[in-house]
Amino acid sequence: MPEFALRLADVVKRHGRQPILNGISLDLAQGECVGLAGVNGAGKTTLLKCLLDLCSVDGGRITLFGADHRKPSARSELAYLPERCNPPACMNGNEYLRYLAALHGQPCGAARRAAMLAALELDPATLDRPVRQLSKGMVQKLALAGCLLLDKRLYVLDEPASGLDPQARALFKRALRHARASGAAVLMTSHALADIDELCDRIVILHDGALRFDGTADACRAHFGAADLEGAFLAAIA
Ligand SMILES: Nc1ncnc2c1ncn2[C@@H]1O[C@H](COP(=O)(O)OP(=O)(O)OP(=O)(O)O)[C@@H](O)[C@H]1O
Repeated sequence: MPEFALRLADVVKRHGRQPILNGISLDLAQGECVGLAGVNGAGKTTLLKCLLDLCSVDGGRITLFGADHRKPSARSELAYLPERCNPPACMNGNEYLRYLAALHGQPCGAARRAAMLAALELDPATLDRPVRQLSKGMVQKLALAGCLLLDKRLYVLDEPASGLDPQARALFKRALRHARASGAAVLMTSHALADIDELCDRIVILHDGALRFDGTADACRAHFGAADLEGAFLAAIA
């Protein structure tokens, strides 16, 4: 069993002539939770798209559980929540959850689904409504439930708490802790540094195409001589 769920070695990505990632190296051990932070446009989503092979890389190597990320089988242990998840508008919530499970060849067990819906306080009646009738936050909860219900060893979450109300954020954190308790690794992007501080083993700060910091939140505060993570983040990108 490979030690790392994910390894990026010297990854380079350009959009046209614009350099986005200039030789990024990053490891995610099995069972570890890493929070990726950076200003708007820093390249967080691009990094996730690279490892998902949704866009090509211009240099370096990415492995998932020891296998080249371009092999579809390498991604079979991975669940991805995109930044803007748009379930097909023609489906209702139940159909979407069943569809996702079927795509991944997994059972959509009623008991597990009921537990996840309860964990996110998603009213089962909501799932009978067409997705197009749901609010932004309800769609985000549905997308999160669909992603976390998949039984995977690696969850890649792009701003998972975006659009959630304070109660739903708390519930999301509980659901994520539950997924982690099963031994899964998590790579998540977030602009909420407090969430990274609370949920993640490490914070990784991406800026100007480079990693400005990779370590625990405590180490980040100490390294930049800051009282809080916000101060440390601002120092890291200065
Ligand atoms: N398909 C594309 N073609 C050209 N440039 C792109 C493309 N996708 C992203 N970019 C550029 O790459 C840079 C990084 O974008 P990316 O979406 O990865 O940033 P981000 O860190 O996720 O930002 P945010 O926090 O706003 O979501 C930006 O300058 C963006 O304009």
